[in-house]
Amino acid sequence: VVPVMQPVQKEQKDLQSCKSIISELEVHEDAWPFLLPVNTRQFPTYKKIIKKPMDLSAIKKKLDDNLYKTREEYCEDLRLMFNNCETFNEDDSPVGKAGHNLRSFFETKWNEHFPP
Ligand SMILES: Cc1ncccc1N[C@@H](C)c1ccc2c(c1)OCCCO2
Repeated sequence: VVPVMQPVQKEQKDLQSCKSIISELEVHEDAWPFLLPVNTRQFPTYKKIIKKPMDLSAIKKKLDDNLYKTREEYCEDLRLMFNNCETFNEDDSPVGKAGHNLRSFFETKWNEHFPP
């Protein structure tokens, strides 16, 4: 009989996986554009174009502050970050390419931890 995990253990496992994944993203060579919030003095149009800014430090803090109710909410914030990148940056720009590479790395890790 396949043991059914209690909801508490399932959430703990999910939290461990989400922490593990973001730790791997943070040290990825293509993470550099995403480590901190985009500096809106450096990019004055950013706040107007991107309605919901998101970056790895913000996601890590939400994770540590237990602000994600589900792994899906966490995944949504990562996809928001990558979509913001595609909105603001050309695909063939250094930041655009880093975004595509890091997104691909994330989605692979996501499927490893949570097979569809
Ligand atoms: C993810 C993202 N999207 C849109 C704009 C910026 C960013 N990331 C920031 C951290 C960044 C990326 C490239 C940069 C940069 C800063 O410093 C100014 C010099 C050029 O290089």
